Amino acid sequence: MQRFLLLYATQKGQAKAIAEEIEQQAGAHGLEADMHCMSEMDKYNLEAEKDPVVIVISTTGTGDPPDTARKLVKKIQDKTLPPDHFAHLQMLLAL
Ligand SMILES: Cc1cc2nc3c(=O)[nH]c(=O)nc-3n(C[C@H](O)[C@H](O)[C@H](O)COP(=O)(O)O)c2cc1C
Repeated sequence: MQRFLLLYATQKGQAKAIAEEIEQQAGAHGLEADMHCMSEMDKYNLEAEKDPVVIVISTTGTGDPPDTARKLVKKIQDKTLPPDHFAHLQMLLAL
């Protein structure tokens, strides 16, 4: 079964509901969604990820990421990382 990593970050639940719908639909199409809240950073490893990554994230506050996304957003925005640090990832971002 083709696996993909499905990450979501939500403030009020909508992004999680959408991720759960994607998980269900994927299962019905023979795909396995490995779904995690973005804050569960011990459960996934983007540096080592080989399968496609789907991210469902909502905008909150004044264009801010949800609280559960802050750690990963900070990590991605780390200017000390080489520009190609995440270049291996096949990503789809859903807002
Ligand atoms: C382009 C765009 C920008 C948005 N910006 C904000 C924002 O700055 N603050 C906010 O509270 N909601 C904003 N929203 C609305 C939330 O993203 C929307 O209510 C979303 O369903 C909340 O998701 P959640 O339940 O996963 O937190 C925006 C929506 C869109 C489409």
